Amino acid sequence: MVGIIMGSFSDWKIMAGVAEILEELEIPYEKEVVSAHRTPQKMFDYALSARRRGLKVIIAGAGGAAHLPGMVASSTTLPVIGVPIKSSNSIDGWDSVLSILQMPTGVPVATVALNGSKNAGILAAQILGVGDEEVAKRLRNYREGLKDLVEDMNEELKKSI
Ligand SMILES: Nc1c(C(=O)O)ncn1[C@@H]1O[C@H](COP(=O)(O)O)[C@@H](O)[C@H]1O
Repeated sequence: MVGIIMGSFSDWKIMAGVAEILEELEIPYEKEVVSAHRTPQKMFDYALSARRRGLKVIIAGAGGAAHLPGMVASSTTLPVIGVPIKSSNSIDGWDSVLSILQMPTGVPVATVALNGSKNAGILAAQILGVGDEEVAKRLRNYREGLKDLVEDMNEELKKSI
C-alpha cells in the first residue's frame, strides 16, 4: 500500500523509521533504492507504475540535492511525502530540507521534518485512514499510547530532584 523509496542505501538508517511505524500500524509496504540522479529511468518507471501496482502513498527520502521526492511527485498524482535526510556531506541538512520543501505550485510534496521518517509513516497512515476504518482505529490506539507515554514521563519527572 505504501512505497518507501530512498536515494541511497545510506538513507536506510533513517528511513527504517518509516518501516517500523508502518509495521506497528500493520500497513503493508515495499522498499526500494531509487535515485533521480543515478537511476532516472528507474525513478520514472517507479512513479509512473505506482498507482497501477496498488500503491496509495509514496514516501521518498533523500539527502543533499534531494530531487527524488519532487521528481517522483512530478510523475504521479499519488500523494508523495518527502523526508529530508541529513546525509554526511550535507550543510546541516538545510540542502535536503529546502530542495524537498520548496516545490513549485501544482506539484506538492508533503515535507516532514529533517530525518522525520516516523512522522512520514504516520502521515501516510492518516491518509490511508481517511478511507480505511481499520487503519483509523489503529491510529487512535497509537495516539492513546502517546498519552500513556506522557504520563510515564510525568512519573519520572516527579521522582527526579
Ligand atoms: N538526493 C539523492 C538522490 C536523488 O535525489 O535522486 N539520489 C541520491 N541522493 C542522496 O545522496 C546522498 C548520499 O548518497 P551516498 O551515501 O550513496 O553517496 C543520500 O542521502 C542520497 O539520498
